[in-house]
Amino acid sequence: MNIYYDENMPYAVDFFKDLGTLHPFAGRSLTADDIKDADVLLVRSITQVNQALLAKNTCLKFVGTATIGVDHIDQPYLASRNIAFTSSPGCNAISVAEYVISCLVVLAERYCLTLSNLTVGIVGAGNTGSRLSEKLTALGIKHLLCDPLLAEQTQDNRKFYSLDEVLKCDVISLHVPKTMTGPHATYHLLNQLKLSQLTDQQILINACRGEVIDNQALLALKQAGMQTKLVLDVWENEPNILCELIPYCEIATAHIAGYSLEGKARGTEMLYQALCKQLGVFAEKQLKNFIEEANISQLTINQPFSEVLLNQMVKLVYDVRRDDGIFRQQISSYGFDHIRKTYPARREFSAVNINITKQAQGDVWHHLGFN
Ligand SMILES: NC(=O)c1ccc[n+]([C@@H]2O[C@H](COP(=O)([O-])OP(=O)(O)OC[C@H]3O[C@@H](n4cnc5c(N)ncnc54)[C@H](O)[C@@H]3O)[C@@H](O)[C@H]2O)c1
Ligand SMILES: O=C(O)[C@H](O)[C@H](O)COP(=O)(O)O
Repeated sequence: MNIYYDENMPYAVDFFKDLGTLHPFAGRSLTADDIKDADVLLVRSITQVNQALLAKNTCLKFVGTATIGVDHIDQPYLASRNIAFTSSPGCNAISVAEYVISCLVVLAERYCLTLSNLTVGIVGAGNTGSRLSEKLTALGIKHLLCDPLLAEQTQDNRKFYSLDEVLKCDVISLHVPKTMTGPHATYHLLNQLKLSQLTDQQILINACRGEVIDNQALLALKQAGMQTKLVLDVWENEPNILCELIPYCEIATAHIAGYSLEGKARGTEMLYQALCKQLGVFAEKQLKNFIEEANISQLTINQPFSEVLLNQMVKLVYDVRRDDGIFRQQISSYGFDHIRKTYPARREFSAVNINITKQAQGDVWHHLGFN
């Protein structure tokens, strides 16, 4: 069995080597000729899986993406050819939530803001929005959820707000899929009209898909003096992004919010489990047996919770300014994809085991995700 997999998929060899012959590929440049004899195709978000890519293959049985987003997959086409498909829901949701927390900590420090005074609007309350909501709850930060699709479901008894209500929050964090059609399509959800309602004091974070914000409209508003603080991890038309937007961002990164080692590796593990199920074999391998210990794996907390301590703890594990710095330094000479491919190690809060002394008390750290 020929298993083709994206070279940017950690632990792929460990997981899949016993299931077939492995063929790594560069996700952006994969062609129909390259995968003529693939039985299994394992991609990440930069590979468009559609009729054109599969035109020369007649043996493909399984496609998997080690990502949450599925907007790069033509699912109706796969179904029409009876090719099984699986994605990796929630695999890097914690990573994105921790990216947002790191951004909040950095911006609070930069602008002397008290985090507990802010209200955060979460647009999209699925896996990622929910992980963020849990962390904000742990920190006592008020937040409002907007998710018209979940609001319609009676089994979800959380309180939901309209987009217009959520767009009035001090911080707006976007966590919706890219959808082009339907009553709740997210393409340019934040268009010129919505963007122009934002005030100079607000913070707008996009770590879902670039196309959810009209980037040209955003640039025009910024050039006209808009002071809303911007955090952009995702951009329209990646990898050929609108670089003129970068200087207007407080934090700018190369679509790496979900790039913790755990987040990426969980995607690989989820594909392994799905492929084993498809093949009818027992999934005996587990990520916890491969993943290495973090550089900082033990910490003692010996003072009560404070926002100063939070700032130190979060930055110790993941300081988003590192990724912002790399992005600004490298984007013009190396390009977007290179920054993503050479992403330096990053771990989730859960990779750190904390020992909380008597004076420190409280389990906010565990609720925040530390082990
Ligand atoms: N930057 C990154 O590295 C990164 C990492 C992971 C995911 N993502 C992106 O983030 C998206 C969300 O991730 P997730 O794990 O929460 O997905 P999810 O499918 O679990 O949740 C998405 C939620 O958005 C809601 N939604 C859809 N349309 C909406 C609208 N118009 N308004 C408000 N809510 C709407 C859905 O009902 C759903 O609950 C993914 O589809 C992916 O594109 C980006
Ligand atoms: O949808 C996702 O899971 C994320 O956007 C993911 O982090 C994208 O990473 P890529 O597949 O482009 O490496």
